[in-house]
Amino acid sequence: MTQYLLAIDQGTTSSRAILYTLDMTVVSTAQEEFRQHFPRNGWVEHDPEDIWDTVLRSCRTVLSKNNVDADQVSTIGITNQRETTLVWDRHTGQPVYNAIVWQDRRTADICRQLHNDGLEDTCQQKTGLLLDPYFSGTKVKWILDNVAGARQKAEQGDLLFGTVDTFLLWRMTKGEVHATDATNASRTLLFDIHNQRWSTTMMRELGVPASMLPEVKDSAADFGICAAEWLGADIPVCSMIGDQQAALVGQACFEPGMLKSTYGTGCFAVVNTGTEAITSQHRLLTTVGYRLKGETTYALEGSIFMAGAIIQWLRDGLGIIDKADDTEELAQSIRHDQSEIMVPAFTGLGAPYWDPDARAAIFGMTRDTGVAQMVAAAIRSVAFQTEDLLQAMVQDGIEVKSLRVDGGMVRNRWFLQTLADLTGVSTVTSNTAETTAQGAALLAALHQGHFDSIQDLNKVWRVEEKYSPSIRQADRERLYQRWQSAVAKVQSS
Ligand SMILES: Nc1ncnc2c1ncn2[C@@H]1O[C@H](COP(=O)(O)OP(=O)(O)O)[C@@H](O)[C@H]1O
Ligand SMILES: O=P(O)(O)OC[C@H](O)CO
Repeated sequence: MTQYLLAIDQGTTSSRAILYTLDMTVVSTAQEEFRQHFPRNGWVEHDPEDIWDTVLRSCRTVLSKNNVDADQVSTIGITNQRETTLVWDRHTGQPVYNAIVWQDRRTADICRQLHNDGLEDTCQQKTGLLLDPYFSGTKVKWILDNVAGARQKAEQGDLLFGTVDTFLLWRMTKGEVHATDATNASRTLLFDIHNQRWSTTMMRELGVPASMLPEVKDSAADFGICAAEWLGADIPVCSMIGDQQAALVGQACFEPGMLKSTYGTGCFAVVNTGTEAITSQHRLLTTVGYRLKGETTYALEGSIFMAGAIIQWLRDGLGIIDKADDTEELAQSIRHDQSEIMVPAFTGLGAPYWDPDARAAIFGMTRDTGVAQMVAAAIRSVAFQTEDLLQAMVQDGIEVKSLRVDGGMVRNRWFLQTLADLTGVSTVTSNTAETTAQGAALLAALHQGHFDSIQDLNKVWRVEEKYSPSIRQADRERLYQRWQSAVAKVQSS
């Protein structure tokens, strides 16, 4: 009987299920978008039931459209949007509030207060992170402080916290298992990445009771059984890993210095630093790349909040394009030395600036500025932000030789060439569009012994396309200077 692997990729804007054969050939994909809730300026929420329903439906669809029975599925791997925070009742399984999404900025004041209390250094030393609303810890605190009765219930041990992986696992196992993996834990602001334990200091500072926190496992492990009620047969869940770390695995970045950059809603550049947790001097995040058999591989990460989301804004906010795919042709007519520079600080600036109060701007417009110029400026801004991250990495002592890229934006070849031009580094796409899901599937397969080692993925990873820098160094430097002076103008201090 043919056997399959099922990967679940629960992302910010959609849930996907990808079916693989045991040798990692993609059989088929099912995907469903779901609603984003913006209840106030800077707030972003998901309905937890939408997350669950779209995951379940995607899994059922990918099996049924290929006539695959659940008992032919050897294992499930889960990868997920990280930091997004859920709190639910241990007894009823009901969330006490919507999922607060990683993009949500409502806890900026809590972060400022913790900063004023002098917690910044402790936070960076223990968790590898910075005091920014991006991470889960202040979101949990907000829920406990603002949802009626939540704090009391949490202190009585009645509430559970989880990122999306943990919530899905809890539902799949029908409340049997409350667990996460080290990569997801490393994004919560509550996890000591050096000792690989929940940090009592951070729990105390954020007022989060230990009883709410999930068990932290390796990224490939026995996580529990997805009950037959959901897909038709009991299926073991053998991997859970945050989506950016899954892409690191899916892009076969197993050696120190290897970097992948994913361009979905946001952009996340992650570089493998081996068994050493490097503390950035340039406000990059130290994070867990993956943890296997108790051994932690660390990574440095630069996170940018707006990448493909800028294209969504052009489409849905301004209504000046019909679909994201139109942007490639529009931008092609624009030369690099044209004047518009967009700084997409719609929700502040992420790495390496971490300025939640910065706001977006477009500089250098003329009477010729039209839709094509706006589109080109939007796409270029993603490349400039990547260059910011690469420069920070170089200053932290990391040499980046090539960019392995993935995510929705890499369908745009003008973007890929612009990225190579503005960073001066070759841009490489791989033979699979779904590197994130591939990482989760590989880890689940590895755990079940279908692969001997993580290095086996090198057998399936191949270069698809390569874009080399095509502009002169002097032109690159001149353009980057214009970007930097534009950024300086939008910063809050
Ligand atoms: N041809 C394109 N050119 C530029 N951006 C694109 C293109 N196609 C999709 N995108 C952008 O890619 C993003 C979706 O990528 P995806 O990896 O699915 O995101 P996520 O995992 O964050 O939900 C959207 O923000 C969309 O605007
Ligand atoms: O869902 P994505 O692909 O936008 O990824 C979200 C990140 O994990 C947030 O840190």
